[in-house]
Amino acid sequence: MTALAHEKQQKIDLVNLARSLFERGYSVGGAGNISVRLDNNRFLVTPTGSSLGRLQADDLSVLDSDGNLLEGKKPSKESVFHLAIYKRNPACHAIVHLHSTYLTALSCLAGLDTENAIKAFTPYYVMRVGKLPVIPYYRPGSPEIARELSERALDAKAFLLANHGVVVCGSDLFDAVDNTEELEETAKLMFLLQTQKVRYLTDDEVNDLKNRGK
Ligand SMILES: O=C(CO)COP(=O)(O)O
Repeated sequence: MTALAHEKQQKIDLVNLARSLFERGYSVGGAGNISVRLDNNRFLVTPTGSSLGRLQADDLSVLDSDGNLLEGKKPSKESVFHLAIYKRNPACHAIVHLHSTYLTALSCLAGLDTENAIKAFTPYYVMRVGKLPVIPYYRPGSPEIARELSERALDAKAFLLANHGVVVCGSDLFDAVDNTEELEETAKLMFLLQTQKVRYLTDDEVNDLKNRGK
């Protein structure tokens, strides 16, 4: 595949994956952004203010590694942290940032273990993500998020941004999206497991139902 054809395919994949995330409720409104590393030190990033459900391939921003806009619309305000991670971690080829429900709820809890907000309890979480360090709260788009993520970019594949959302890396777009879905599902399970003590039906109550039939 030529570099141009490859780039076109990356744009199509990004638009399709973003729409799929949106349609399944992983993002709402204009929240979230996605990027992928292209050839020649260039990066594809979603435009600022755009819904992940309604991206157009031609609108996607193409940036150089210094953040200069080469093509497309004005990039995500979080492109600074996307580029900072790519610079620090050559194994990262795609990044998904979401304000997905369960991970964002988790990010708002006080007293999280900042080294790892989700302790392993399922094998796929371990295999896909492993751990989830927490980055302190900074205003969305602020350079401090980029600085913190750059410092920690080699420590983990995914990071929880306190009171904000999640940042997940992958070896390509599909891997980044799969990692994100696994992580969101793990956070959902975590909340379900934390459900207050269940009051089970007593044997008498169950038998009463059985004896009555339907
Ligand atoms: O998720 C977001 C901020 O964290 C959305 O910002 P952008 O619209 O600039 O990508």
